[in-house]
Amino acid sequence: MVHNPPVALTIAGSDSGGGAGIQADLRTFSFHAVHGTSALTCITAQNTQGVSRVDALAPESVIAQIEAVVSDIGIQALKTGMLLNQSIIEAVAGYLQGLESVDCVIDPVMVSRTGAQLIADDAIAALRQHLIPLATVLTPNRYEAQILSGQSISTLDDMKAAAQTIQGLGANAVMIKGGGFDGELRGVDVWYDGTTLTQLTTRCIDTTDTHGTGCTLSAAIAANLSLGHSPLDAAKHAKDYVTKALSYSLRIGNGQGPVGHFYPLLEK
Ligand SMILES: Nc1ncnc2c1ncn2[C@@H]1O[C@H](COP(=O)(O)OP(=O)(O)O)[C@@H](O)[C@H]1O
Ligand SMILES: Cc1ncc(COP(=O)(O)O)c(N)n1
Repeated sequence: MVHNPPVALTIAGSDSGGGAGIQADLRTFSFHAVHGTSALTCITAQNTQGVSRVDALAPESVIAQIEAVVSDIGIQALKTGMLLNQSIIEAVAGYLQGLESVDCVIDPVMVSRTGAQLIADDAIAALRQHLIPLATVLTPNRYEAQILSGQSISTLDDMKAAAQTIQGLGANAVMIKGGGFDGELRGVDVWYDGTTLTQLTTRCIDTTDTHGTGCTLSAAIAANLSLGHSPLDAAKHAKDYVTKALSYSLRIGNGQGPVGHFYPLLEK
């Protein structure tokens, strides 16, 4: 039987522990029956306790990987994750500007759940200036949203105000993620696309094994966009996938375990 699946691309870093980064993204694509392709930006030595080393790839190497995929296989959607430094961000943004009809999910990865800084200081300005205007959907967490908006965020109203400020930077839609809150806001996300301001709420999962939630969410949005869903529907489906994966999160390692991407295999 001839099978012609949607194709998605992740432009992100490798997580040796397998919970976040490229490893989380490719697994998420697979569990949406979307063919996953990848362009590595850097290699992290990482486990459930933190990041001990980061090795960057040359910007030319990142672009060559993207070009190899785009020129032959073709993609319907992509996500960016840990882009690490200014030169990689500028090179990627320059390439993406020339791509037509590809939905871009930009996860502005800056700080990991374990508190490790995942991006150089000078890279934040490049991200804001060059990449955010290309976003079909931009997915900052609480801390990234504070940096990008310049506003402190502790309430739902703060999230809504920041979403509007950040959307004004040029993103088509912004989804501020609530995993970094305590109490009832934990797991509540806010969506703003210039017209619709809404909150996306699922049940809160009581676990500390949340490594890879942000990567998984952005990859799942890209997968759902490649399947033809609208941005808001893609975000809703993706949130559902992350919530279920969180409810099957993995108790491995001595720190924060990853979400269980393969829960559909366990549910049967
Ligand atoms: N304990 C939880 N229960 C339910 N949803 C959660 C929980 N923690 C995170 N999420 C959801 O996971 C997604 C990723 O959010 P977040 O963890 O804030 O991102 P990041 O990993 O980038 O910090 C969001 O949809 C968020 O609401
Ligand atoms: C290579 C890499 N990319 C991204 C993250 C962020 O992970 P999270 O999804 O938990 O915010 C990470 N820890 N490592």
